Amino acid sequence: MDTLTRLEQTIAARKGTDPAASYVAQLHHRGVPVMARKLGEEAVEAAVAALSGSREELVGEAADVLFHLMVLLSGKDIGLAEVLAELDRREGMSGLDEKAARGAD
Ligand SMILES: N=c1c2ncn([C@@H]3O[C@H](COP(=O)(O)OP(=O)(O)OP(=O)(O)O)[C@@H](O)[C@H]3O)c2ncn1[C@@H]1O[C@H](COP(=O)(O)O)[C@@H](O)[C@H]1O
Repeated sequence: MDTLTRLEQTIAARKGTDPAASYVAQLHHRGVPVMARKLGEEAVEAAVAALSGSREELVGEAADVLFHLMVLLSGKDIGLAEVLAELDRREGMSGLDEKAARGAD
């Protein structure tokens, strides 16, 4: 089993468990708004690390982003498989075509 799938299972198993005993349980308890804020904060920290931090700092921040994204997906009852299926759907598509299909700038 790969790392993200194991993490997904751990995060799901923390739902409804004691927030005093687990950081993930705390996040489930605090809810989606806190999960979303944490992901936003970690994304900004990763961007700052990319611009002015060390390689090691960026690796750490990138791990935080993936962790908090996985928590938020769990909070919204979206499985990793659904996100991977979306990436699979885009495979072989030009990034520019995908952008045009979304009507993005
Ligand atoms: N990968 C992680 C992971 N990455 C980061 N973090 C925690 O995320 C927090 C982020 O740090 P911050 O300074 O932003 O958070 P904070 O300011 O302390 O807290 P808040 O802002 O959320 O109040 C830290 O407490 C880190 O320990 C993680 N906590 C848990 N995991 C995984 O989740 C599993 C379950 O963890 P528990 O639920 O704690 O057992 C662990 O075994 C790991 O595999």
